[in-house]
This record gives sequence, structure tokens and C-alpha cells, in this order.
Amino acid sequence: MVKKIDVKVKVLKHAEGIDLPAYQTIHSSGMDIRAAVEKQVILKKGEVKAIETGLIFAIPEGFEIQIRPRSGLALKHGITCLNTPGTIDADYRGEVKVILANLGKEDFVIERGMRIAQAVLCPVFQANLIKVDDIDSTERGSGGFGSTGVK
Ligand SMILES: O=c1ccn([C@H]2C[C@H](O)[C@@H](COP(=O)(O)OP(=O)(O)OP(=O)(O)O)O2)c(=O)[nH]1
Ligand SMILES: [Mg+2]
Repeated sequence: MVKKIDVKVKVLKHAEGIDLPAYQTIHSSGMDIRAAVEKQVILKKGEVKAIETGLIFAIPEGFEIQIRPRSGLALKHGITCLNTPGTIDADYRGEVKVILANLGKEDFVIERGMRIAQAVLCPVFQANLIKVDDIDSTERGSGGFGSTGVK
């Protein structure tokens, strides 16, 4: 059973008539979110644009929403969220925008109401930093960035 958490959403005027974000299957992680552009917007190849969603969320404390790309758009058209996963903070009360980048070979047309990304509700833990003089040693140590090899 998927646990449901109430999230309030306000729909701005320019998004009226566009479907609310929705889970496409019963166990989907993300709700697909739609572009609230006027008619259509062209995202030229190599271009980055913040696309309006017309949505303001009031996310409960202790949660965030991550804005993630859709794999179909990425694979077929090279369309991704530049800052993936985008972070929507629980205390943000502005319009959610999706920062789309066109890494494909062609210009891409974003139509009004198109499902451009997905929003995933996630729990948040904040770190309580404890400053120390000595840090414990581990097997990995300072190895990183490919230190374990490929195969
Ligand atoms: O893809 C995104 C990412 C962020 N935001 C909004 C919600 C988020 O709560 C706020 C700040 O995002 P972030 O912390 O990623 O940006 P920043 O550059 O650190 O801005 P700030 O100084 O306002 O935190 O911007 C979006 O609408 N879409
Ligand atoms: Mg920030």
C-alpha cells in the first residue's frame, strides 16, 4: 500500500483548465506535471528555459518535492531537467517552474498541458552537524572518483 500524504496546491490563473499533476499508475513514484505555457514554447537545441507550471504547493514540514525528468522525453528528444532533481522546499510559496534543457539534435515544441517532468514527494532529514577534530577511518578512506575501478 502506498502511503498518501496531503499536499495543498493552488492553481494560478494561467494554469486554469490544465489537469492537476497526477500519478499515471497506482504505484507511480512521480506525478507528471504539465506545462502552463500559453499555447506552445519552442525549446531550441542547446537552450535552457524555466517552464511555468502555474502551481504553488504547500508541502508539509518534513517533506520536499523533487522535480525529475521524464525518461521518454530524455531518450527520444534529449529533453531533461538541467538541475535534476530540482528541489521544491516545504516553505516555498512561489510558482513551481521546471528548468528544461534541450540536449537533443532538434528544436523541441512544448505544448500547453504537455507532461514535461514528474514531481516526487520525498521525506527530508536535516543534518545536525557536530564539529570534531578527528574523523574515523574507513576501508575506502579518501578513495573516490573511480578508485574502485570499472569491472
Ligand atoms: O526546479 C526547480 C527548483 C527550484 N524551484 C523553486 C522551489 C525551491 O524551493 C526554490 C529554491 O530552489 P533551490 O534551493 O534549488 O535554488 P537556489 O538557487 O538555492 O535558490 P534559493 O537561494 O532561493 O534557495 O526554487 C523550482 O520552482 N523549480
Ligand atoms: Mg537554495
